[in-house]
Amino acid sequence: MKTLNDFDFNNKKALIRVDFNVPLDEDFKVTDNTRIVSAKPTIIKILEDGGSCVLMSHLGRPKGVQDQFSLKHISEEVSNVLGVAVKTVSDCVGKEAEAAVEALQPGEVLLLENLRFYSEETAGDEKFAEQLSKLGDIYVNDAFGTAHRAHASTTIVAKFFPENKCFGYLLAQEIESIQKVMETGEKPILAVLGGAKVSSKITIIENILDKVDHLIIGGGMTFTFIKAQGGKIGDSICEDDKMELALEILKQAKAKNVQVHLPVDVLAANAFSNDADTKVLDVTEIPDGWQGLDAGPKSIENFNKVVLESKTILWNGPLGVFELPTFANGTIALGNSIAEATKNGAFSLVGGGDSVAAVKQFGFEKKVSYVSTGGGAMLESLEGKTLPGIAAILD
Ligand SMILES: Nc1ncnc2c1ncn2[C@@H]1O[C@H](COP(=O)(O)OP(=O)(O)OP(=O)(O)O)[C@@H](O)[C@H]1O
Ligand SMILES: O=C(O)[C@H](O)COP(=O)(O)O
Repeated sequence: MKTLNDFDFNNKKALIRVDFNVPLDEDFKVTDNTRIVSAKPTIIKILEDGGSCVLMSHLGRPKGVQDQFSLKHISEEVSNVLGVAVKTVSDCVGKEAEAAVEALQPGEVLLLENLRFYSEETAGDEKFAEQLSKLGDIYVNDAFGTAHRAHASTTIVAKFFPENKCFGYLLAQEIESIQKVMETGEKPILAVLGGAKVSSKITIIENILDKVDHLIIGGGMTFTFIKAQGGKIGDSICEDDKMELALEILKQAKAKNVQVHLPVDVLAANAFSNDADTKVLDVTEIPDGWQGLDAGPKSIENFNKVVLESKTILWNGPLGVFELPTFANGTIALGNSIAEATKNGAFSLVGGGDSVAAVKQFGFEKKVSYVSTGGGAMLESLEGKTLPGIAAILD
């Protein structure tokens, strides 16, 4: 398999699938440009080789052509991040797009219009992929965030470039980070899984039980495990139909020699509100009318010890309702512990939508080893799935 560095892009046009599905405010200004910044090294390498870049992406989930999802809204931000003028075109296939690519000179960047203005994109339509394939000499996939979608631009198009396809630097780095945790990680390996529900994490838990030495379970998931073991959880969030599964997971963990760490205490509240009355309670002794919304001080201390003893750390999902400042302490404390472990030489990977949001909000982004740009793509990777966008390049 060829890497980006195996290609000389001099006088070549690179067709690059990026994931510029970035958040916009009501004035269509980009509010988080991480995904654009992350794609920059690949684009710059190609321009420095003397090539040109044809960037293709989706934005949102439009139904047909909808102006609010036009990529023209982000072209200025892309240009600012790259430090290069960015040309735009009002289509992503067909005569107009082809003419714009034809006119592109070495050192220039063209941003195509939103791929999802065509339903053929998400349908993985082969003819549409073939039309896209006319827009470049070499296909580069750097869209990790969309690598779990078998869409025309992420997967199908690769077959039209049998010899001329590769991952961009970002996608290669994402794959390497996951491998560092799931395959080559230095022991002891720890996974911290938080977030709201057990049901959305089951496959991940089952997959990682074969890889990790320690598993911290926190956040809303906690209470399904505690109730299943006979604890009183009051009004805390719980999935009753997953209690048997929770017990099964604990059994499997024991059989596989994985140490599971659950909170022993919680910060409970008498309402789901930042201004609610709060008290620290034993996690198995929460009375009706109260709900656990964050890890308690003893739990935080226990988790800190496990984190500091680990050499490889995966973090997915917050430890509490971090969006409300009253219940953000557990998540902040965990971030601090992971930052300290990282400083001491551990490898730490943060992935998943809400944990990445928490890491950014509390300023841990530069203090962990790697923050993934993928939400769903990261979760599916942790479930052990081979992502179609990755498989299409490896093929
Ligand atoms: N004790 C709790 N009670 C209720 N909700 C909680 C609790 N702890 C955490 N949460 C909520 O869980 C949500 C995050 O859950 P989710 O499973 O989506 O996390 P994630 O894995 O980081 O994100 P994603 O699934 O998007 O990758 C947050 O909105 C947070 O408020
Ligand atoms: O933001 C994401 O997770 C990716 O861009 C994929 O978007 P999608 O869930 O609409 O396919």
